[in-house]
Amino acid sequence: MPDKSIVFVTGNANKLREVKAILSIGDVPIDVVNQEVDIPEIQGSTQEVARAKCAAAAQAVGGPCITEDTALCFKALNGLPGPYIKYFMQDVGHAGLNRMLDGFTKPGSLEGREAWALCTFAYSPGPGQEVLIFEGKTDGHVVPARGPTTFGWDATFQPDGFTETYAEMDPKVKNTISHRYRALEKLRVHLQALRKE
Ligand SMILES: O=P(O)(O)OP(=O)(O)OP(=O)(O)OC[C@H]1O[C@@H](n2cnc3c(O)ncnc32)[C@H](O)[C@@H]1O
Ligand SMILES: [Mg+2]
Repeated sequence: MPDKSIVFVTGNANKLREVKAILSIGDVPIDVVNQEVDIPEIQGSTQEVARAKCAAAAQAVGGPCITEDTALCFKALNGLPGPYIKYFMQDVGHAGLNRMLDGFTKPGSLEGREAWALCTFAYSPGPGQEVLIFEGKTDGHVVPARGPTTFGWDATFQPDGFTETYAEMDPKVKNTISHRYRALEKLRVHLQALRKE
């Protein structure tokens, strides 16, 4: 790779902010250049959705790029809504997500509300080339919303080991334990190895 920047194809400004912050830290910082391209998202497993999106993004930008897909998976629902969380958030919101789990739990209890946030980064070296996948997962619980409601379902996800939701915690803390951070650490290793080639 000729320089230290990578094209990130996303229309989500919150994702972009976090990815830039996470990749700017470390021994070899990586610059992120955004291209906002509307890429259709297929149905399927998180990996299938991620691969198809990145392959289409590489065609659209005509070169190497990364894309990212975030799923929120409920244990009681065997992993759903998963990659479809965006549409559930849009249509039922924080309160609706909580209500979906009320039948699995006792009032005030976290048991039955287990969930995991799954981040899937996909890297394409260019149009028509094999897409590589890098996953990161953070376990937690779905709780009644607390904190700012600026980013997706942040206010309704409390990661294990914390009493705060993602939305309540300092963004710097979220960026050291998040699903996105964990996936990016794997992607970072790959991008750095490419640069040594
Ligand atoms: O252009 P792309 O990258 O696809 O951006 P998007 O907003 O469509 O994102 P996804 O398809 O991956 O859908 C993921 C949904 O989860 C939300 N989301 C993603 N990361 C999150 C995080 O760290 N905390 C809370 N919500 C998040 C996001 O706002 C979407 O509603
Ligand atoms: Mg999307």
